[in-house]
Amino acid sequence: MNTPTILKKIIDTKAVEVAQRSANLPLNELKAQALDMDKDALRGFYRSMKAKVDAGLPAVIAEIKKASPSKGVLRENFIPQEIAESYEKAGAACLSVLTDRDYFQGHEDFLKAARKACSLPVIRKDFLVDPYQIYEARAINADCVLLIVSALSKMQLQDLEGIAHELGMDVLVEVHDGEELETALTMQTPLVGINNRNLHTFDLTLETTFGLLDKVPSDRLLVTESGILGPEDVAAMRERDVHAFLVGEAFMRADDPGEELAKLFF
Ligand SMILES: O=C(O)c1ccccc1NCC(=O)[C@H](O)[C@H](O)COP(=O)(O)O
Repeated sequence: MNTPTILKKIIDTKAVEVAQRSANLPLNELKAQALDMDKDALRGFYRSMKAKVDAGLPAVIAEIKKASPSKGVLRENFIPQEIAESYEKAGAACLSVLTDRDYFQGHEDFLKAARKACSLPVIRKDFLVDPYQIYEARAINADCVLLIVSALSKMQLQDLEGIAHELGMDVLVEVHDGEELETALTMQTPLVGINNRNLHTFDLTLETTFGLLDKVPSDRLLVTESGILGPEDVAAMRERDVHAFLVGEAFMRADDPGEELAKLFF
């Protein structure tokens, strides 16, 4: 029997998590909470990214993650509010906050606290496989959700994207190869992330973005995700006309995450 990959393990955990959470708070009650959120207060995740790119600036989604399955604990001094403030001051376009508890030591409260501490739009970074989690994302005030093509069927992608859009949230769809990209391009969202990390093996190479970027149509905003560690990585992307980035580890390991963002990008 094949050993389950980390992505498979995470997805299996999510099914259990959703069952437990919906036993505590039934879907219809959570849905009412999500629908009750003020749509006018949404911050426009895609809009913020696009504005930076249109202004000729790098559009940085700055991540708040305490730990990861591939690297363990990244940051001991972990105060989401302070990190959010420092990212905003440094010129980030958006925030990404890990809410997964079991593998990333994240929490929904981190998203709420980070969003409250700044004016940036925030993506709920988690492994979303069920409508319950999309309603939950809106109920905790997320402006955007991540949908990972390798974790979902085409039907699920369309269903979850439809719910997110109905609630007013944006969607970042994530791919790792050409076939997944083709699937992503059947969706409505203009925000397409290419993850340089293989979520089954943890292999990481920026060649993943370089190999796929020509297949991304000009009406989509390509975000390169993972493994951006130094100014040479940023320069290599910008030379190839990739101007949107999702960065976690490089910032989380720095004493001052915002200062590191400014150093890397501005
Ligand atoms: O980061 C991991 O180890 C990981 C493992 C399994 C699934 C997802 C994982 N990371 C999620 C991400 O995509 C990254 O947090 C994000 O792209 C930022 O990457 P980095 O700048 O390399 O921290």
